[in-house]
Amino acid sequence: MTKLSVNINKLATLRNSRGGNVPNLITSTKDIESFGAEGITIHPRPDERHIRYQDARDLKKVVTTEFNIEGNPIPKFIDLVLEVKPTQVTLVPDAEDAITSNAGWDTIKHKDFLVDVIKAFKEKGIRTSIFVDPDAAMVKAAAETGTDRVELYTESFAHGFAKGNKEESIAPFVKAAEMAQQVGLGLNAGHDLSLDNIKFFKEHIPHLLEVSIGHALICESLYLGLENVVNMYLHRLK
Ligand SMILES: CC(=O)[C@@H](O)[C@H](O)COP(=O)(O)O
Ligand SMILES: NCC(=O)COP(=O)(O)O
Repeated sequence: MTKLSVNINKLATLRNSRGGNVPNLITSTKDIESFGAEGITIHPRPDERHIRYQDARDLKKVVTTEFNIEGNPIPKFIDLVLEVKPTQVTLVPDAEDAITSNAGWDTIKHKDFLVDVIKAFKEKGIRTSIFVDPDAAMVKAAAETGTDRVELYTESFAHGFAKGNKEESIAPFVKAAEMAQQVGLGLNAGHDLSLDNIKFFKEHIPHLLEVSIGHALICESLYLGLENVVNMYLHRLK
């Protein structure tokens, strides 16, 4: 069984664009959960361009499924996660000026740092996951940090899939997933997963515990909702 964790960063982007509180993240989160989602993911970035640190605190009070906070473990982020105590923290090595996450951890080079950070989170009962490229060596080394899970960075799969290179793009993920199984790590995945590619990914990656999906899911929701909403306006204008 693979859990769907909905990443609500894009709802916060929309909210922040007008300076008010629409869409309301609290109401949206409750609705998303009531529609069946099994988790809520947020990725507060240092510039708070979408999710604000205060959102993490406010959401913690209402999330009834699995709450996953992603981010680069800079001191400010570590403090926030230790305060909020989500179900899971996903460590992502993103640069401050990155448009979005664009690489996984080098778990060999940064092993000592990851060991320390993971220990601090696990002492507070927070499940840990490390964002990694689909590279069996990185998955293997992740196991030595004490982490519970890894999250496979699926951008290369999504792009290859869109170009029609399905088998070629899934192959490294199959190997990385096998390694995770071998070294006893739980397996998550995310980035650019969508209605188009999720079924193929799921069918080829056994033991997939969780996917976190944001950008495509919110774009698809807007697009698939357009006809309904346009007609609701037309009805009111009659
Ligand atoms: C780790 C990951 O792949 C996602 O969290 C992604 O980075 C979403 O972040 P943005 O919404 O800021 O692009
Ligand atoms: N961990 C990946 C995530 O939360 C969502 O990534 P995306 O679907 O916005 O690319």
